[in-house]
Amino acid sequence: MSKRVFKFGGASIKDADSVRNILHVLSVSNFTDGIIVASAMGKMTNALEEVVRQYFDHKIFPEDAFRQVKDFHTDICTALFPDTNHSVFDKIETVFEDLKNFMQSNQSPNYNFVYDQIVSCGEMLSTIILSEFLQENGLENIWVDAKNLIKTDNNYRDANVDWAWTQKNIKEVISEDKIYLTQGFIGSDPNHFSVTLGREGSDYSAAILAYCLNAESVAIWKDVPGVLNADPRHFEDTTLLQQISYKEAIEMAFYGASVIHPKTLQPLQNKRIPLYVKSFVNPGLPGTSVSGGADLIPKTPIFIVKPNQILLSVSSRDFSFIVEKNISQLFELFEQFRIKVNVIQNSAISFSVCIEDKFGHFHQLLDKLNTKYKTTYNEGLTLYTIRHFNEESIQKVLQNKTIFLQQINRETMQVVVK
Ligand SMILES: Nc1ncnc2c1ncn2[C@@H]1O[C@H](COP(=O)(O)OP(=O)(O)O)[C@@H](O)[C@H]1O
Ligand SMILES: N[C@@H](CC(=O)OP(=O)(O)O)C(=O)O
Repeated sequence: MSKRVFKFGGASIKDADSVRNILHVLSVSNFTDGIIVASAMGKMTNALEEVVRQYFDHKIFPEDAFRQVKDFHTDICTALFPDTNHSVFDKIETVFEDLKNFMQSNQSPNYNFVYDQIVSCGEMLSTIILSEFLQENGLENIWVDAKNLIKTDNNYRDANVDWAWTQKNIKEVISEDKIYLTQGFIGSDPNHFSVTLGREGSDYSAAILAYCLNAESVAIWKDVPGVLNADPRHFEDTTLLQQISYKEAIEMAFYGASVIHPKTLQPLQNKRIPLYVKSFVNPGLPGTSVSGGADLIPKTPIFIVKPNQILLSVSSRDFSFIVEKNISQLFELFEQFRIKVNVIQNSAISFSVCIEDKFGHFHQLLDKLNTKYKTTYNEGLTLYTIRHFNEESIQKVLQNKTIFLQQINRETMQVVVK
């Protein structure tokens, strides 16, 4: 049994028309069996994050933020299902009731745990709606709760997959030549509480399913024609990359090309499963093919932009050198405070890192560092990475910018700027 995995992100199901368009994508692709993985609709993960924030800030049920999420989904259902007695309405109501009950009875002060219980509802709602809509339009499918497939530890908001357990579940549940539809981004811990795999982690879910099923291919459907040589939100005149290697895609995703979630590629590379990045607007076009050993076609500089960076420099208070022992202590602290390190540069007396503070722990880290070291830092910086750089591409990026740190190796140039 060789299956295809299709992943639809938030932009592809942001309103009733885009949900209707999924039928078109599936039909153009002759999708009659395989696995569909879907993210929350539109910006609903952000809206649910707001529910969590208000719930924690005010310690009461956040009526307005909750209503916004509820109205958004109800409006889409009303547009998609003219019959107001359709079972989809009861199904989504149950999710909202459970969510409300959870917030009213929850005693846990663990922000990350509570976040996962609330934010995971976005994917539950989107998949219920999509599954019912496809069913209603003649595309029979089996809705599967990803909590029964993807098992993880309890590192909430960035859970680590238990591959053996997950593989066993997936093989048991997805066993026939049918269409299965499940949630991206979510799974469950050993006690069956919801977990999330990190923001934008639905691509990764698709890769996990593909890996466990030895799938034929994965297609992730985007609002762009495929992987471009730069994010069109930041650059004009982008070029479609028709073909790239897993290695190139891993480097791009790691440096911050948000079109593919960084964890997606290694499971696929491991089993040589091709990844297609395609446009849900023009599903008949080939998009980008990511596979083993493939050359970069066309060969062109690739630009990657990562905003919200902090450049932190650490030096000793007693003029001693920053040596291996200090560096290892520093990395232990980065790990402890869940700080992501993107670029490293050291000199005899100072050690600089370009970091990202996704979980808001930077100032706690700083307090700890200041007990032993001298620190300086700049916030609000941007990290530009150019793969396969040339003089022209460097000039393009550096124009009118102040450079804080720069690093060049054979294939990649990185520069931290303001
Ligand atoms: N190199 C790139 N090529 C194409 N798109 C990119 C690239 N880098 C960043 N992006 C951005 O990724 C977006 C698509 O990814 P994303 O919004 O995460 O999709 P989804 O939420 O549907 O999974 C595009 O709209 C584009 O702005
Ligand atoms: N809904 C989650 C997971 C995800 O992957 O979404 P998207 O596919 O829309 O990036 C998020 O927004 O983080």
